Amino acid sequence: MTTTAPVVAFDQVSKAYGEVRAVDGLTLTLHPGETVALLGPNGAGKSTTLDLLLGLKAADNGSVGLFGATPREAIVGGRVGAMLQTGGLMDEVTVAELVRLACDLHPRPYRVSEVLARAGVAQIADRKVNKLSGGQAQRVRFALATAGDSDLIVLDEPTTGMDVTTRQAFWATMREQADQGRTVLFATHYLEEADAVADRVLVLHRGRLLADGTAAEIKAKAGARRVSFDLEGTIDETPLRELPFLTTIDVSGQTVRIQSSDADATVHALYGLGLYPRNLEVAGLGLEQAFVAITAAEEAKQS
Ligand SMILES: Nc1ncnc2c1ncn2[C@@H]1O[C@H](COP(=O)(O)OP(=O)(O)OP(=O)(O)O)[C@@H](O)[C@H]1O
Repeated sequence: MTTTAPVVAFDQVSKAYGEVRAVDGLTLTLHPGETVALLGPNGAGKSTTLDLLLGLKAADNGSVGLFGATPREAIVGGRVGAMLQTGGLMDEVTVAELVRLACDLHPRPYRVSEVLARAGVAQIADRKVNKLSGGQAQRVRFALATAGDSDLIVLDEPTTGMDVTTRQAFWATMREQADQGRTVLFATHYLEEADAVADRVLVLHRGRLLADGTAAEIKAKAGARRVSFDLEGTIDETPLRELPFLTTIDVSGQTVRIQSSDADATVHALYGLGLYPRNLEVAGLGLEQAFVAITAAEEAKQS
C-alpha cells in the first residue's frame, strides 16, 4: 500500500449501450482507506461503472486508472479483489478447492484456512459449490475477493440474498478490511447500508454523479426537514396546506407530519395561524428520503 497515485481515477468516462448512456461523463477519485458506497436505483449505471473500473468493459470515452496504472495492470498485480453480482462459481468443486485456486492465483495470498474463516464459510468448506444457498454463495464470492492482500476491494451488491445476521457479520468483516487501510467500494441500493457502513456516498443516477459526500452531507444537500406535531380538536387541513415552504403533508388522527424546505419559517407561520402545536419535532431527512428528493429534483430538471 505504498502509492501516491489515487486508488481509482475516472476522468470523463462514458459508456453507452446503443441509445442507453449507462455511464455519462463520470469523473471520480477514490483515496486509500475510504469506504465508499455507490448508490443508485436499478439501471443507474452502478454495475457498468464497476465493470469499467475492473477493465471488464472498455470506455467509449475518457480514462480509467487504478493506482496510476491500467485496470488490467492493477488486477494482474493483485491490487484488486472483486466480488461481482453475476460471478458464476464453478460447479463440481468444493468451497475449499475454489478458495485454494483463488489463493494460488493471487501474488500475495492469505492461507486458505484464514480466508475460509474470515468469510464465515469454514463449516461448509467441503460442500460442492453448486449446493449452496444464495447467501452462502455470496460469502464464497466474498472469500474469493479477499483471498490475498489487495489494496482495493470492489463489491457489487454484496449482501443480496444474505439474512440480517449474515449481513451484519459481513459488514463487520468488511470494516476490519477498511481499518487495515484498504479501500472498499461497494454498489448498493440499500440506503441503510450506505448510511451505516460508508464514509463516503456517491449517488449515481442515469450514469451521472448527482452527489458525492458523507451520508450527512447528502442529507443536507436534499435540504428539506421533517416537522411533526399534534393538534387538538378537528384538524382543518386547508390553512395547513398553505404554510410556506411546505413540500408534503400527511394528517393522521391528531398528528400532522410535513416536509418543509425551510422548517423555521414553516413553524413560525404555524404559530401565526393561531394554532398550538404540541409534541413539536423537527428532524433532518433520512438518507432514503434525501436520495428520493435528490433524484426527483434531477428528474424534474430533465423533463
Ligand atoms: N449489456 C448491456 N446491453 C444493453 N444495455 C445494458 C447492458 N448492460 C446494462 N445496460 C443498461 O445500462 C443501464 C445501466 O445498467 P447497470 O447494470 O450498469 O445499472 P445498475 O445501476 O447496476 O442497475 P442494477 O441495480 O439494476 O444492477 C441500464 O439502463 C441497463 O439496462
